[in-house]
Amino acid sequence: MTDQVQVDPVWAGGLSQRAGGSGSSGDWILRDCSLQLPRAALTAIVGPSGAGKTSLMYCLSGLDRPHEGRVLLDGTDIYGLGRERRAKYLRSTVGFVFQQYNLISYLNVEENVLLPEQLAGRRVPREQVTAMLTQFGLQDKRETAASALSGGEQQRVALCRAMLLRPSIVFADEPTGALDSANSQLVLRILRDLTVQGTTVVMVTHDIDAAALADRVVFMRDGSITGVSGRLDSDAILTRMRQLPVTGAASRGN
Ligand SMILES: Nc1ncnc2c1ncn2[C@@H]1O[C@H](COP(=O)(O)OP(=O)(O)OP(=O)(O)O)[C@@H](O)[C@H]1O
Repeated sequence: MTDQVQVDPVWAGGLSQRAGGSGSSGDWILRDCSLQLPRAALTAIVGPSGAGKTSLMYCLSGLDRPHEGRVLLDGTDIYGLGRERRAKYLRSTVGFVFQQYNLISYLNVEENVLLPEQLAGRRVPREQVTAMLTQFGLQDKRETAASALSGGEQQRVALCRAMLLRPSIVFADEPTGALDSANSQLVLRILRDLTVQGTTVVMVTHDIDAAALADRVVFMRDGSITGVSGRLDSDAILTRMRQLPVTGAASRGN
């Protein structure tokens, strides 16, 4: 019999970051941030503009090495890996979705979804692509150029691309930021469905209604995590955001 050790998919300890990246001597933009997130949950990171939400997500997801601190994804210390091994590990573990979709406008839906794998010299079975396009309601758009899609469709293509290799963790930076209400609902429903299937989803959002759908809400201000809660309704999230203490993140010596 083997012991099943339950590992948090996202664990961060003592993350601090300077403007301009880990090697820079810029101002502190993240200060001693620690958190652990449960598997198969939707987490929203909220806070005022400039609070450090995107910076935290970039450090958590391997896009930006922190000046100090550690990040474990599925139990692996990602910044303890060399650059190549980290890239390989992240490719198989993490998916990314951004506000601006990052699609190539003249490529069609299928080509956009497959692009990262093609650039990496890997083939994806056609049935797998078909299954993913169907899951995201894009089966009829397979050969449509990205430039001819609505914003909601483009974001679904970006989600499909992020999920193609079934990553266990998805990081989304303002995934509904450029969408109207109906398309926001659709994208949020897809993110929720992913958690039901076992994926851990972490999103940065200004959208309080989106945050109210999250299982966990991380509150930030001035580069610090000021609180973590379970599910809250929109009013409670707004109230907690207004009550956040000012922590003076930039006060530590430079
Ligand atoms: N590369 C950089 N160089 C200089 N300053 C930076 C850099 N990246 C971020 N900052 C600063 O760090 C702070 C946090 O930025 P960040 O984008 O993480 O905040 P945010 O909470 O995501 O903001 P928003 O909600 O407006 O997107 C801001 O004051 C920002 O100007």
